[in-house]
Amino acid sequence: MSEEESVKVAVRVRPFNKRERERNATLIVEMKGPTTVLNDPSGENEPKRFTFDYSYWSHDSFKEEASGYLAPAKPHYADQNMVFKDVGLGVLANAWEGYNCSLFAYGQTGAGKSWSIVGYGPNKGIVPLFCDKLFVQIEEKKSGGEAASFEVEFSMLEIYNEQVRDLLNPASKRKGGLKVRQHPKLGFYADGLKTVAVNSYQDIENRMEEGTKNRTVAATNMNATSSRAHTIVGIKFTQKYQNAAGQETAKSSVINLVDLAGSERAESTGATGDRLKEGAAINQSLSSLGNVIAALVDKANGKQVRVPYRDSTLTKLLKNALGGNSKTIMIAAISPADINYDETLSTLRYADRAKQIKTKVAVNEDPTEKLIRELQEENEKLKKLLESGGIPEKLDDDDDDEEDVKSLSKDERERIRKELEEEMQARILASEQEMEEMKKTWEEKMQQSHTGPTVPDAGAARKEKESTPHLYNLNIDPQLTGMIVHLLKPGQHLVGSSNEESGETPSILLKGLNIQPQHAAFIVEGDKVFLDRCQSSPDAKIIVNGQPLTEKDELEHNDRIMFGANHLYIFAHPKQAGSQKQPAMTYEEAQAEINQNSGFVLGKGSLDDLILNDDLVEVMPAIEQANDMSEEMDKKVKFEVVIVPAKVLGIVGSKTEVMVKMRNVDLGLEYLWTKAKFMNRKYLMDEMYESFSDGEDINWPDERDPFTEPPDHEEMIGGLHLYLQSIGYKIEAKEQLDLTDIKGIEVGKLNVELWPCTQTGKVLRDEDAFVDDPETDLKGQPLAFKVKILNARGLPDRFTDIYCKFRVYTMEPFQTQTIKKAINPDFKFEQLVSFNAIDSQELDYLLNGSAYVQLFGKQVPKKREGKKLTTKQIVKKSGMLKGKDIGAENMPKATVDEGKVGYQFQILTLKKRLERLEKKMAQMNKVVEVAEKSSKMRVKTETIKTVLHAKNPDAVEKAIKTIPKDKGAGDNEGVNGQPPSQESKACVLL
Ligand SMILES: Nc1ncnc2c1ncn2[C@@H]1O[C@H](COP(=O)(O)OP(=O)(O)OP(=O)(O)O)[C@@H](O)[C@H]1O
Repeated sequence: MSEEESVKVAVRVRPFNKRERERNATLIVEMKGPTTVLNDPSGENEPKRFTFDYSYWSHDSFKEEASGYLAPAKPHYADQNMVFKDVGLGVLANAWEGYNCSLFAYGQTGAGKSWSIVGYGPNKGIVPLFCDKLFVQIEEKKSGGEAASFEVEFSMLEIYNEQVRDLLNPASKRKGGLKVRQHPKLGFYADGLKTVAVNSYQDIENRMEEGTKNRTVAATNMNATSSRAHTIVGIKFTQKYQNAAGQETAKSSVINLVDLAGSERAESTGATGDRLKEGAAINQSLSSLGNVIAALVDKANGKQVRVPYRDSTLTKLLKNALGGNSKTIMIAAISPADINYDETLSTLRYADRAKQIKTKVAVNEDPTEKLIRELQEENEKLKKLLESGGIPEKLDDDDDDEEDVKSLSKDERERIRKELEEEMQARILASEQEMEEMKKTWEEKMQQSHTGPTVPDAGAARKEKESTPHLYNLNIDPQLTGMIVHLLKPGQHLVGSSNEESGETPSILLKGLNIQPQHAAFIVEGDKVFLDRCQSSPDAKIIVNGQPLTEKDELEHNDRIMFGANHLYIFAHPKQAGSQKQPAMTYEEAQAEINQNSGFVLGKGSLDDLILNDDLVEVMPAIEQANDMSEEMDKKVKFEVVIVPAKVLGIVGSKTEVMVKMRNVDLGLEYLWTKAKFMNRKYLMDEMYESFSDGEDINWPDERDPFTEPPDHEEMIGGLHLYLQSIGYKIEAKEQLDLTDIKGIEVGKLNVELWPCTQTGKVLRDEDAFVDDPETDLKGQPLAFKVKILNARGLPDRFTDIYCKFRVYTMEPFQTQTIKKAINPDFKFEQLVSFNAIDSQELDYLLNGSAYVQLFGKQVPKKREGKKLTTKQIVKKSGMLKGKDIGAENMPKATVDEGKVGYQFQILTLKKRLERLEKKMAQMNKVVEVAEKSSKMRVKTETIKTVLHAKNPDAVEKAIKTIPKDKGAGDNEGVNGQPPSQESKACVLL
């Protein structure tokens, strides 16, 4: 018997984080009862309203207790207990009834998913509280004399890069991770996933800690970005008892607690527009989840649609949770800040969609015998199919996943047949294992789970730390900080990757980029702890408090230590802790310290500086790692940071940006990547490096290789600002201007001209066009001018297919023709630009603004000469030093001298204006001269106007000639003291 049930959705808003506070973020979320309101900080859109099953206000109105627990100061604050009472207890009740349950947290990185699901320190999240309560209730049942037996099994896995990693059994790591298979009775499962029997909360806590530690080690060794991983904690709760008929019956519930990867949208991760389609690769699981939800919503609304569970690892494993037999709850974690408006809106929309999904829930309660019989029958069927060697018409029992086997080619059918054969063998094995498990007694299961290496007792380890000097790790994900601890007891502790040759295994075993077999050594003498280099690795990278370690150094409490490219630790000395007032640094602070010592010293005052600092903290270590990977895998690529002022990019409204220059050191090609594009590429580089470390072939085709850019990729050669002030006075301008690249280095010259003209494009020569006072003479008038881009001179010779692009005001960009390979391309380009009736904003733009002109081209690879060198050798030869070569020289000091170009134009315009005014003065002098000669005291204003605004010299002459004949000037009237006549009012006394 199954019943339909809607997915329940909760939304939770967290306090401002440090980053948001520093940026003076404003609160844009309101909660009123079940309604959540999101206000658009730009005011452009109406506030968005959403209604969910639960709304949790955890933004403010709390007080921190001595234990660190955040408790309500006002009743509307939702603390961890409140969330657990609503959500966790509901899941628990369902588990007792024998329903499968799923709880997943969705939201952008740092929105508070882990806070709700796992929790931090004393603020325990749903998973620990759930597990704790489960065992409390089991004990209560047992002591109440319940005849049933209770079994709890625990598993923990991570999906990273579509691969499944067993967090309880990292040693099982195989190529490509655990395989996800589908079983007709058991559904999708990760083949070989370790499931352990647990019989106390402490047991689960230890396992969770072990799993998180394994996750941290793997993430650090592989430079993995943990926010891109999905973690699934699985708990299987089984109650066994005898039913009325005396049969042994199992009532079971599978509970999935899912902490999803950060939900950043493709646009904001820079995944759009890159040929590598990182968006698809990186968040394949998350975007598939979106598609599955959309399809399930359609289905709930009566549409016939296929639900694409098979498109990703995550959706396969969550199939039951989403569309099958499971009571499902989603927690949407959101930031309260205006700066995250887009992401928050997207999260709330996602949640809004999810609440429409309906699952079919049923109690899992059957006699064990029946379950075993069904599995046996299934196996018989599978064995028969295997013997027949054919492919079934349907690949599995699920209508949603039906594939059209008939339409496949012979080869494809053969491939599928082989895969199916393997799949069926695995299914048979899974059924057999499941049957075995069912037959096992609980005692046997417990014994099995507790053989092998003992799981460290998290509590005992914490105690030992309190009295022993130790190192603990820093990670960009606060959840993973402090997970790795190395105790430093008296004696010597070698740090390094394992060294098979010498047979010496370092006691602090590190893996990954740039870690030497013997990297460093800690020497503990009494209360003193020293760090030293190893003689065998003089080049090993060791940084202490931001500075390279040069000699044996005595460490102090809270010192920061970096080994290789990504192992960052804090040294803690409990005996010194009391005398230290400063708290230990965070990951961000320790990384900023390293950046500063690499030459990146940014101010701390402005908002822009803060954003730049944050970006650098994210990018710099990644660049260092990317360069190390490039050297190790010999990818012939070198990366460096560039700080690019927005003006140089020609993007209106944007700020200074951290970008990354990718240089192919072999072919002499350079590409500029946005930070987001680099970070996405970095994720793929890590994937490649992992394959490389596993000894796999990394000869990937270019379209998959994150270290390449296709040869036809366009790059900006240089740019300049073309000031339009002269046009505001209708004066022409002809100039040769400096073209500069993003670092402000001159890369050539551009010859440009600006010509005032009529709306039809007729050029207006100086004399007849000049405008003295643009405010009065141009406003409301039509205005047109021509931009001529004649040619560029002295460009770098690696470019071909060169063209110029520019944008005037808000118009669509204009583009010249493309010139094939040339260092001096002639564009001979002319563009008429016109305004119908100039308004104040347009006039302001003309008088003070500029058109940004950019030159683009494609790069031609350099011909390789002589011996082939490795990346390392080329980098060394070209003098790019390690560590400090990631772009400190690219601080915005050498950027384009905006002022220079601007003044050049202003001076030019001023000169011309002066010329025109002098000309007018000369004409007026002539008027005076003629009037004097003809003894005229007064000249008609009309004549003067004609002279001042004459369109050509002929008109001036003509007007002057009228002066002597000027009959109505009334020369003497004013002199006689008589009131001037009507006509004489329009005269000027000379
Ligand atoms: N309700 C809350 N109260 C107080 N602090 C919170 C709350 N939610 C989150 N935080 C803090 O915000 C930070 C980010 O939270 P958390 O690690 O839970 O985010 P996340 O969404 O899981 O991020 P990621 O995707 O990186 O795993 C943490 O330092 C955490 O302590």
